[in-house]
Amino acid sequence: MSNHNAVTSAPVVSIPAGFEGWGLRALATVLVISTWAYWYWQRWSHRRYEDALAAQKGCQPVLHRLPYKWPFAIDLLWKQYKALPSGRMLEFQTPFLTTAPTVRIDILGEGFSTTDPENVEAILNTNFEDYSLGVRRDGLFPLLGEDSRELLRRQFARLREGGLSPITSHVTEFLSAIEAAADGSPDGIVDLQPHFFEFTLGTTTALLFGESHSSLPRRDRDALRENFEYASYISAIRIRLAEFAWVYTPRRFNSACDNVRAWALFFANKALDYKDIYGIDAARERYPFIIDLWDDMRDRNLVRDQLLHVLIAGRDTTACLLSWTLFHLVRNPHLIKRLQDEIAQRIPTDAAELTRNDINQLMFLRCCLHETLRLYPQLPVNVRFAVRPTVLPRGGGPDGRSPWLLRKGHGIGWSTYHMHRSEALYGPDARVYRPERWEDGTLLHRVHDTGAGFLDFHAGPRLCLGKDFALMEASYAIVRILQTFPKIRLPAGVPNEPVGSEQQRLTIVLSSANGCKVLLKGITKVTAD
Ligand code: HEM
Repeated sequence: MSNHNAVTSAPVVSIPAGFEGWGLRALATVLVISTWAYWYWQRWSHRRYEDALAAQKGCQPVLHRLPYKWPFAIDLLWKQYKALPSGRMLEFQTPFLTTAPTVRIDILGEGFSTTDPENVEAILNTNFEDYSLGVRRDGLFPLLGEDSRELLRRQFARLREGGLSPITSHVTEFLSAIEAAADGSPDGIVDLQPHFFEFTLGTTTALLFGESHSSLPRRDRDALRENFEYASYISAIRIRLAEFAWVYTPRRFNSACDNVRAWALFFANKALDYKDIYGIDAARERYPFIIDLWDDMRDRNLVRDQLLHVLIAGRDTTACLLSWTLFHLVRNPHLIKRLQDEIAQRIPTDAAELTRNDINQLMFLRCCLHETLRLYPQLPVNVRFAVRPTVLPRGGGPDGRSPWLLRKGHGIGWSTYHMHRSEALYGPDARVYRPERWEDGTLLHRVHDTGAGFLDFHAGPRLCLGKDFALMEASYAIVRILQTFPKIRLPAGVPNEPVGSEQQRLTIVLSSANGCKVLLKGITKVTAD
């Protein structure tokens, strides 16, 4: 009875009128404050840990800071935006990025940029594990999906043992296409650049898919090329928007990415269906890249993602290498003469196909490719983010010679473009296209002794996996162009501007804004009127 009473007569907490719901609000307030306090305390103790680490390693802060006037350094962003249409964005950045080898840039938060080879060596090699790609992955994810570098590394090791067949037939197609373009042009002038992009799309798809995109009907082939180019173009903008990549996702971007991904899946399925019908050995013979990926992944979508990853890494980079090399060769006829002599000496005149061995004999050609990659590095600027506090060897203190600490989560950019044009590293003629500088091999040793002073194909564990293929492909094409069109030259009236004043197009890669215009044949056609 008494128990019953205890239950029924339990005191009821009555909430005064007007205060209903306060219990919940108080709880929410306590939660917010305690979460914030916890976060603040974590941050504070992490900062203390980082400061102690910095002191222990003798670090000093980076004191060279880019001056700015508007909050969050918006004026620096605005100046860059205004410089965009000039086609000389990287040149515009030169005075900013070379005031000191390592500078602090406070655009929308604290960030750093370096052109110091010792720092770049620490980022790419010595302290590689301390960094992630960070926001770059977000920018590219809709197009590329997941990537698995370890697996690709094995693939490329196998490729280096193979022949150059994915290149051979495409070079022939490319030569016919440029000859037809010259014949069809009223003044005989051909812009080689778009042809290089078509050529490298053909070789890279042949390498990866087992058959080139040119095996598709014309409509599909054009759709694939256009969607791929559009998706790469938008991805380049998204990468620059960093953590704000999500704000720029035009509707066509998603459909272009879907289309490219669908084509990659189409080729993967084709190879896997072939395997089911003709067996694994026949399929491996015909579609080695896809079948090897399948062996390891057993997932069609993951296979597709790897194919796209390599397609985007390999296609535009090699096209730009070719385009800039020919751009400078036609402006320097003595270099064409030297290359033609070298080719005549080293390549048997009756050689229907070139071998790796033939190409490896062409030392001066390799110097030209080095020189192009020095002045026009593909991925001219790059960025990494610290996954833990990490020390960079130089840039701290008043003279910029002390180590300094990059805090966890902070980004560091480096400009290969500006480093490769530095007089301190490459001498007073650093801004001249002069392949001879590489000839005796001492320059290469010297710049490697400074740290990562020459990044043709990057350095450290993320070194370009397609380096060998790219060099073979570019060399093969150049040899054939110079053999087939010995009179190739700069058309009259096309400017021969000094390095640095040529107009550039900066997307993920660095191409020539005005293409690569040449005359292929001895006699310019004259139109009768
Ligand atoms: C002139 C031509 C090329 C240049 C200058 C070049 C340059 C580079 C650079 C700088 C990187 C490092 C990117 C980074 O980690 O930030 C890279 C990575 C890579 N490249 Fe190349 N590349 C070229 C051609 C190729 C070709 C032809 C292929 C394949 C057919 C290829 C496949 C790759 C792959 C798979 C990676 C690894 C990407 C990663 O680990 O995320 N590259 N390349």
